[in-house]
Amino acid sequence: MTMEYDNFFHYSSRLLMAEVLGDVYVEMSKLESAKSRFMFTRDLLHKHKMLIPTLDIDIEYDHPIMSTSLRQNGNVLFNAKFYAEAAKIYTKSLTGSHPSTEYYALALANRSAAYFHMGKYELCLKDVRFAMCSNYPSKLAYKLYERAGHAERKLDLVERAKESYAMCLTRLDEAEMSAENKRKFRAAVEIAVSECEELLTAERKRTTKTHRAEHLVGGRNENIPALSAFVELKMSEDMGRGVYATRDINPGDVVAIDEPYIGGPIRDVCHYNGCLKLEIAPFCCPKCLLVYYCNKDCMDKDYKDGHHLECPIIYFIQSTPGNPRMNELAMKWFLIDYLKMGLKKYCLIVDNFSESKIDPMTRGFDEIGQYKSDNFLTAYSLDNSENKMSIEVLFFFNCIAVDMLHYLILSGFKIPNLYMASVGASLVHILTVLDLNCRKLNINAPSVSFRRDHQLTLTSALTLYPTISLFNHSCDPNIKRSGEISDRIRVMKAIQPIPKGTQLCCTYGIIFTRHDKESRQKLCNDRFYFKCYCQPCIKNWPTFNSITYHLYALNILNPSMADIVSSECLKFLEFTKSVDSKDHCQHLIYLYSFIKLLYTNVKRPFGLYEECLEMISNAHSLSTNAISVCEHP
Ligand SMILES: C[S@@+](CC[C@H](N)C(=O)[O-])C[C@H]1O[C@@H](n2cnc3c(N)ncnc32)[C@H](O)[C@@H]1O
Repeated sequence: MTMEYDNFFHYSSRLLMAEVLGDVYVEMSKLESAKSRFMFTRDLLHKHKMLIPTLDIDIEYDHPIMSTSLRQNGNVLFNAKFYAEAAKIYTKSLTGSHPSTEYYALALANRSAAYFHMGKYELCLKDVRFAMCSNYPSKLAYKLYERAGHAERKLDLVERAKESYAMCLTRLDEAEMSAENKRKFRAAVEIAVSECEELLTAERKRTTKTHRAEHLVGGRNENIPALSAFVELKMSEDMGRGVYATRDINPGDVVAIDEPYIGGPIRDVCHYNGCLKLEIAPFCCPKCLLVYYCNKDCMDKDYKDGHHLECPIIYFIQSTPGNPRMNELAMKWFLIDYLKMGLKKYCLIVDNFSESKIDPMTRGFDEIGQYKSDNFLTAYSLDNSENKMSIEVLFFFNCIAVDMLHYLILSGFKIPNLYMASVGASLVHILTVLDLNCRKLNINAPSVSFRRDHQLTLTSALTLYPTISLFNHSCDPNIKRSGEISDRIRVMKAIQPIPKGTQLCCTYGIIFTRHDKESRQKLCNDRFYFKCYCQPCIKNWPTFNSITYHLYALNILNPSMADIVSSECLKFLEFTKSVDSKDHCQHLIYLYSFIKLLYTNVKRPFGLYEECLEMISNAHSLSTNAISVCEHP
């Protein structure tokens, strides 16, 4: 299974206790259609009273006085610099107060300060954001923005820090403090703003050469507009469909520019599918208090796009077992398309899809032969995990879909019996498409290094890119995410030379230099249900630590080039010693030429080739600014 599933035994343990689980699996495996499996699961959960009777949630909150006194105890610990202990007490205070109250917002704000002092800047920012969306006193808002700015600076999110400081200065007018203190405070924040500006100017100077408009190499592909004109879709026995070069492609060439069909925030991303802007989204849905937007317009648009149906049940969807965020995304996907098409048309389309036998090469193409990422059937017909998963996992997915539909019905969503099976089966299908294809959108924090240093990334959203999902995996990828157009548009660039006829592959998060063949095969099988047929796996390439670095052991393919290759390798060694880890974007041209030289003359794997590749990959990550995508879901 590709996602980590929480609470996998949520449904089966009850049936195990009733001693019927074995029979359930036997019965289920006899059912051939997705609709009959869904209805079988639904009847079963009804029969064993496993569906909740109402959507009422009865959370008992303690008295606010208790919450306040806990917060005050926390403050004592905070003032004594026992930050971790203080954070614990603030958490207790939080559980005792209702989320819409001032006590709650104050406890969050205090905890954010404790997290800041503990160096837990991401947690600090999360609390700041929630406090801003709760009932935090206006007169203190400047403090939160100042803290957000400091935390963002620590995380190298300088642009955002500057915005937070600017907000801090705006909100300072509401602060209750003496004019003298206000003047001093303003001066200190203004210094922070100008420091941010200096950093941003320096960063811009460093990256001007690489920050240019991104264009697909050779222009748009005629049939798959999100891909370059220099590629085509072809079938292979080992990997199914895949994308192949029809001309030589060079490192740095843009091969795909794709938009997500659907995206769901995890943190700091606007919830509206048409936006997904990465920032502290300060507008909170006033009803569910669970989703955030960057502005009121996005909130209104999202409400129309389906949030009005999702709002009463989102709390329950976020509590489903498995991967609640993926389940939430599946519900969002269904609601958007249900509202676009209406139930009848939606069911007709999904039924036709499941009954028809489509040629794998034309899957996802519309009636005029176009493969477009904003088309429902393109996304719906992506490779999915449904036929690959065990009966236990398939049953689990069906149970989740039953629960999701049940919540909708309890909230008043009308669904005639006639359409029940189609909608349920489509939800299972959507879940399995997401399971195999959706990717984590990550924020890099702190700054990316071009060395193999630890890179801390925070997952900000789950996204489904239909065209990028056509790329197969290789443990030695020749393309990678790079560059930026906006927070939701994703650019893929070549990182190695890709001669005509070669397949373009990204990595699903598994790289030969870091994992040996056995663990790579296991990861591919456990997470994605396939046996990996990439070159490093077929040829059993060693991991980074066992790769040769010695020039005398170099396996030169073209002996007449031996001297040139050796001297260029020595130059590269000098380069790696001298280059500033922040400046490597400027050196990409050199890295591209070195990798091209090695590609044509040296048999891999070879240490300097892999090092150069790593530097290119990391430079490409860096040019995506604060965002990077972890290829594996
Ligand atoms: C995201 S899809 C890629 C496109 C897919 N090949 C298609 O036909 O639509 C992932 C699926 O492609 C296949 N695949 C991708 N990389 C592979 C590899 N290295 N070896 C074998 N199969 C692979 C597996 O079936 C996997 O589940």
